[in-house]
Amino acid sequence: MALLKASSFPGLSLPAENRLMCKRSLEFSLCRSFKASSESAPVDPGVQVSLKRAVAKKVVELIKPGMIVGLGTGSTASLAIEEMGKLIQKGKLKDVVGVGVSYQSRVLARQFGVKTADLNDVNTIDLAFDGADEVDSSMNLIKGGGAAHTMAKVVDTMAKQCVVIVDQSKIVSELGLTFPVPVEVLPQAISAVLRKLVALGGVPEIRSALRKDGPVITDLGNMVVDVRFSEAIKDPSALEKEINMIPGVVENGLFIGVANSVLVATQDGDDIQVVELAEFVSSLKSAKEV
Ligand SMILES: O=C[C@H](O)[C@H](O)[C@H](O)COP(=O)(O)O
Repeated sequence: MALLKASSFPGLSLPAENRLMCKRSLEFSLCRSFKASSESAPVDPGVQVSLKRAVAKKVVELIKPGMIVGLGTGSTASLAIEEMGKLIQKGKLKDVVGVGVSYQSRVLARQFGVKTADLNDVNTIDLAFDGADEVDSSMNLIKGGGAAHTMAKVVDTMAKQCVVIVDQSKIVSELGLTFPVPVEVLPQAISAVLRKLVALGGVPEIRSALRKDGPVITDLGNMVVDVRFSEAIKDPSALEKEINMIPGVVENGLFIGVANSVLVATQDGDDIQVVELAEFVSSLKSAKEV
């Protein structure tokens, strides 16, 4: 499948410093297993599913009867929707309503027997759970691997409590080294936005669809540009704002100060545990000191 090259747009030649990054960028495949590298030990793909299931089971324990729940998207959040459905079916969780951040999460909710509401029909979200592509030790995130970060940001920031659920492969010391920043862009403005992203020092790549020629089109009808930077993101909060200031950008995948807590599923030998991010980070530090 031919990749959509940002450089085929008018006036978009990458400066030398950005160009250094091109090779890495073109090598970036949209395969979700790309996210494997992290600060902690690599996770075997078979074990990773068990870790995701463990953290999914843990987060649904926080849901109380009568809550309006933001349903995140991606493989980890999907498992949590499934676990939530199981509790509802068993009669252990009554009168909960889910607000999906994506088409996928809404469909899964219906499939697993979770009642859903439109975001515009609720005035609050009691608790939102969601996955992430990268998490730093300050609970800042990169999201958007599933191209749903715009609605995720609306729902997650609206929630009284936003709980991020990840396996240990997602924890990084600095954002942006392993995962690019996804940016949702109005198709009519794609060329102008690409030039601005290059001016910010990025190497943008339009996300290509799988099993369909052409770009990924989001649930909201827009395109997604994955932007790599030559170094780790030193000031994620400033970059989040700078990208969103570009006319034509709908939203970017930097989630700064959105998460209230992060649950991390970890593996220690045959043992799987779910811990808070702070505990996980301190155990990593101790392990490095040994
Ligand atoms: O847009 C997608 C979301 O940000 C996902 O939560 C993120 O990509 C993590 O997905 P997964 O749990 O499949 O790794």
